[in-house]
Amino acid sequence: MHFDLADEQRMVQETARRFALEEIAPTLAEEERAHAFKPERVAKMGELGFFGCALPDDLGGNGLGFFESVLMAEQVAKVSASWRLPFNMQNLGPALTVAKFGTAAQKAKYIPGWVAGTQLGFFAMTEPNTGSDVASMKTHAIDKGDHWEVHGSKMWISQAHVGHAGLLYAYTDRSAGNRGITAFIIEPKTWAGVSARPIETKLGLHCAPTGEFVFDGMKVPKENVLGQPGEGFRICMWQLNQTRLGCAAGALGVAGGALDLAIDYANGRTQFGKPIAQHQMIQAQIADMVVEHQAAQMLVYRAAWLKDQGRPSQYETSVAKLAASEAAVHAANECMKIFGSYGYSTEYPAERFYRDAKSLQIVEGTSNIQRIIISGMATGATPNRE
Ligand SMILES: CC(C)(COP(=O)(O)OP(=O)(O)OC[C@H]1O[C@@H](n2cnc3c(N)ncnc32)[C@H](O)[C@@H]1OP(=O)(O)O)[C@@H](O)C(=O)NCCC(=O)NCCSC(=O)CCS(=O)O
Repeated sequence: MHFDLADEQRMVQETARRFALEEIAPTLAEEERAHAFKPERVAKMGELGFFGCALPDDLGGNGLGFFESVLMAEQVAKVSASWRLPFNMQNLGPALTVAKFGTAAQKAKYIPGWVAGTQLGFFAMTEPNTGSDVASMKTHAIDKGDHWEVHGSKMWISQAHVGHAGLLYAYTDRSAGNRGITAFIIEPKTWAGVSARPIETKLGLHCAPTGEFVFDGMKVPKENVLGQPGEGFRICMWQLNQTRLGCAAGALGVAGGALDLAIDYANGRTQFGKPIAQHQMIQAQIADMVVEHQAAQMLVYRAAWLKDQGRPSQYETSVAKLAASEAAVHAANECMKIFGSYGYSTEYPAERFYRDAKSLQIVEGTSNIQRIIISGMATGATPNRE
């Protein structure tokens, strides 16, 4: 075991760091206020190779793995948690899942656009009344012979209303329980029977578009079933195990960003005749943030490494997501406290880190869902899976 990054990994990390500082940071405050999303920036990220990780060469893979994807997502999230989302929506979610379960035709049709960042992706499982309990979804597809007809709705879907093509999970046979859920690849911008609209009431992640879908008889060609009918729940669980790593990397970035910000401020702000970094209580806050950030970093990197080895990683991914999300919220909270009144002001980034961090305890399996997965595997009740 060694803890050094290889030269190429340092280069990848530096590319993402520079991209975030040069292309996102300068206009971020203004874009946050306007809730602005820039699709051209996703394409730029695609051009830089951000979305080709963990894919075979013939499907647009760039020879890098999950580990490098984490390094990049972490650097981007240090500056903006919103702009970490495309790593999941373009690569770890739709592209990887179609690469694993798709037909040759599906791979050829959809993966290049997601990897290039020119076709915006998404994955739709959550509904107004279905969050943690995926199998309780109501959206269903009726077999019409030469196509499927979808009815229902999905909510809290990143890139829904801007998305070109993505994954949809729906029941095709309710009597079969979770074995009656099927995965589809859908194209909501061009197909009839589907509408999408933005959700503008989020606390944070203001530059990451979130929306909902309403399906009113959307026709899905038979060739757009991903995997086999009835395989959708397992595909969904597999997909979440990949995308949760992206969330964990994002959380790591937020924890690191909040820590750097807090240290910088504590060194520059003087009270009682000395920089507040020289006051013991501030030192204790910073020390706790450092420890939690470094522990989370090791856990996230380990989960990524296991995936690159093709080894089961669901256990380690949930451990990483839980630890990193909690570390991010704690770091952002401590950062706000160290900033004092300025931490409570929207003119400084501390409050944004906090608003964004809270999402990471919820998305792609709440912290409690991660605890269910971890305890199930720790006690031997469930096996660790890919
Ligand atoms: C709560 C859960 C963790 C577990 O639910 P269940 O208890 O219902 O399921 P299990 O018994 O564990 O498994 C059922 C079945 O699935 C197979 N499985 C499980 N994991 C995998 C895997 N990684 N790969 C393949 N197969 C897997 C398992 O073997 C069982 O099969 P058999 O019966 O043995 O054949 C789960 O429901 C859960 O994770 N819930 C949380 C859902 C969640 O994260 N929702 C958020 C979605 S993200 C979102 O909506 C917004 C994101 S965005 O930004 O757009």
